[in-house]
Amino acid sequence: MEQSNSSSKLHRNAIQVQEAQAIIQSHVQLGDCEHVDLSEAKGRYLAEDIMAPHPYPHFRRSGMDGFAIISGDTAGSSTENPVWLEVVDEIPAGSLPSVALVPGTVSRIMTGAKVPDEADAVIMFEMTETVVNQGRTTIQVKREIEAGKNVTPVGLELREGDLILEKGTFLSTGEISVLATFGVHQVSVFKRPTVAIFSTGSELLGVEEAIQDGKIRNSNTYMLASQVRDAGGDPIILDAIQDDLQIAKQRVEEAFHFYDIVVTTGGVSVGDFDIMADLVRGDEVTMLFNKVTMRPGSVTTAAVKEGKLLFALSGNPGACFVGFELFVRPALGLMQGSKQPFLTELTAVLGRSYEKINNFTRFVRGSLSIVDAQLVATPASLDESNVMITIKDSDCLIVVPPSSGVLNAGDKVKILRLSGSSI
Ligand SMILES: Nc1nc2c(c(=O)[nH]1)N[C@H]1C(S)=C(S)[C@@H](COP(=O)(O)OP(=O)(O)OC[C@H]3O[C@@H](n4cnc5c(N)ncnc54)[C@H](O)[C@@H]3O)O[C@H]1N2
Ligand code: MOO
Ligand SMILES: [Mg+2]
Repeated sequence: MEQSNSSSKLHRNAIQVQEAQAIIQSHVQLGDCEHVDLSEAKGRYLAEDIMAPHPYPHFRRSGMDGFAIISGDTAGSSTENPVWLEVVDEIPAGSLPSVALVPGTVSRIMTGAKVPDEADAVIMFEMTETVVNQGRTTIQVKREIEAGKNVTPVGLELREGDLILEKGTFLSTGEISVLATFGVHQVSVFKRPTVAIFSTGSELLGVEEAIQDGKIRNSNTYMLASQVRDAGGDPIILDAIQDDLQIAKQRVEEAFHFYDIVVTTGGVSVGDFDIMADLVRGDEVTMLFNKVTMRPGSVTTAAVKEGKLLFALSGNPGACFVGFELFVRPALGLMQGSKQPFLTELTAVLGRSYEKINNFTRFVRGSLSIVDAQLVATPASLDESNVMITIKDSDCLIVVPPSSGVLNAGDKVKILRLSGSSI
């Protein structure tokens, strides 16, 4: 078995998080497009600009069940002095008016139906009284109705040619509704990047296996697969790589052939079996960085091969999680044309003091709440790189720069909101 030479791993040039993100950004290649049915488009990124092919609404539409009227006919009408108007037509939604109105006449009309050209208002059914006498239907109106009442004008929501959705827009409920409205039943979206996920380490058991002394279950792979899915990618969990450099090289090489991105977890530090640290120094890939001034995840490493990215994330669950959120998530977003690939940055006040002093910027797991109309971020009680349990309780990362010293409750802090956050 080929082991790694730990002395070569000691020489690492740590770069800032933003610098590392910029490097990734400059190497990301925009993915291919595909057409999907609108019903499958939720959560995808639009690959084309969508312009309104017609105004919306494209006909003058009644907002109520009632009567289409010429508003001038109601001038001066009141309880004491009501007007009587003759009903000459009935217009269900989906039908067109069949009679041209003249003063003194109205059309029965349903919600969503086209208002006759001669009418300029719709009076609600409940505001009228209908009388049928010798085959003639009339309505009594006891108040003045202003022009435009209950009529939605053409183009109220959108005018023809308006840019409705820009390429790169994340398709969610509102966007799907727009696309359906304009008849886009098949939509061009960016393909989901395929992401090969490898764990490394001989201590790992499958999740279905019974625990054994000195071994742990491979939880990072499932965590990463979930993060990949959440970022719009298609995770492919591959068999764990044992601590053997040659085999690792071969497995990563194969993965590059079949998938768009390779993500590994573990084996990037200075341990004798930390093979990923050596793999990225070899000729097979071009290393982009192998140390970032952050905690957790200082050992986060990235490399590129023929335009495809390799992320070698830490094995420690907390560091693996943060490494994905800061680097892999944005890469997946950019591959899908996202305009906002990075975690949303907000300002919050600290819910509890944070006293750990760091040489590197620390991304502390935290939970968000709103107290007295203020966003409050409370650091997790256990936040070590090797702690897994508080990942589930966190909806933000609190950014603690090395210069900040002790932070007190109530201090303003920068936070990065995690995607599952309900705030
Ligand atoms: N002498 C030093 N030792 C360490 C340093 C250092 O600077 N000098 N850095 C520490 C820090 S910080 C981190 S983070 C870790 C990084 O470790 P690796 O990325 O090399 O990961 P491993 O050694 O493979 O494992 C670390 C830890 O994580 C567990 N692990 C690994 N894979 C998984 C998985 N798929 N699911 C769940 N848990 C996993 C593994 O068992 C170890 O406990 O290095 C420190 N050491
Ligand atoms: O730097 Mo280690 O990478 O998580 O804390
Ligand atoms: Mg290690």
